[in-house]
Amino acid sequence: MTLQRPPVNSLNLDLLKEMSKSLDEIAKNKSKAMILTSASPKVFSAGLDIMEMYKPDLKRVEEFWTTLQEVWFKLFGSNFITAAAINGHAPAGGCLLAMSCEYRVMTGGNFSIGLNETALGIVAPNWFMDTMTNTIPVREAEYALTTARMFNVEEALKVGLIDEVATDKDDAIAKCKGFIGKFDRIPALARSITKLKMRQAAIKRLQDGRREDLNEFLQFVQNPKIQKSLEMYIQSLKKKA
Ligand SMILES: CCCCC/C=C\C/C=C\C=C\CC(=O)SCCNC(=O)CCNC(=O)[C@H](O)C(C)(C)COP(=O)(O)OP(=O)(O)OC[C@H]1O[C@@H](n2cnc3c(N)ncnc32)[C@H](O)[C@@H]1OP(=O)(O)O
Repeated sequence: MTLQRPPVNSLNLDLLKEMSKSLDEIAKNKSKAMILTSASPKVFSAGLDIMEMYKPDLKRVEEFWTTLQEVWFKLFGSNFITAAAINGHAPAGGCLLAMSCEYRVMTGGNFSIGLNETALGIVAPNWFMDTMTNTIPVREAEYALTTARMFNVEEALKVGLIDEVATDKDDAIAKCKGFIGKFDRIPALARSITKLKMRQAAIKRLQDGRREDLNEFLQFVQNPKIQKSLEMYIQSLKKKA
């Protein structure tokens, strides 16, 4: 699955809906595995589209968050094997997508990956945190989340946020295929049940608290102080360009 929403693959409602549909198709056509990557030469995904949260239409922003939850359920909780070929920056929601896969290969270069929410004055939702603690040790996750740490490629490898470094996108995809090939001699049902048991606690936490999570998000986007911060953040991103 190749993310292709220039310039930075920010996750807006339309892209999330497309992803959700594609994940359904992959599950339905009984694919063995999926590799998630990006068509951009330098950004895997810039995370959530800030414009979806800025001065939002309430109905749309509710659908936006619900669709994000759905994409996470379908990706994190998939039966099929998932790997991410991270060929560029992966901040926040971009990191969430990569961590929701089972294996991550990142191309070397001046790219960064991490959950930077606290730097934006945002508390990452529990399921973002659960996805991180499913990937790297709890102590490292707490440190990274509280300090909004963006890891460079070497740091990400050292902490286990990524599994391998690749020279370029083709190499990243080849290495993801290498990971997928490891399952050729492992019974598929045993593999998928084991994966889902490992992920069950995080999945159940969001299933049980899904409405509450949505309400927290809706309160968050309707808070005038948050709106002001988003406005300043958007300006800072635009000034940079
Ligand atoms: C107690 C309960 C609390 C409950 C809380 C509930 C919920 C939490 C809520 C939200 C969770 C959010 C998670 C997120 O994912 S927020 C998004 C965070 N993402 C970022 O901060 C990344 C920002 N972008 C960048 O750092 C760079 O763009 C990047 C490194 C990805 C690429 O750099 P590059 O130099 O190539 O490109 P730019 O020139 O910076 O950008 C080009 C263009 O794109 C616009 N843009 C960038 N990122 C975003 C984005 N995330 N959304 C929308 N638009 C984006 C940028 O403004 C430029 O636009 P323009 O100038 O060309 O118009």
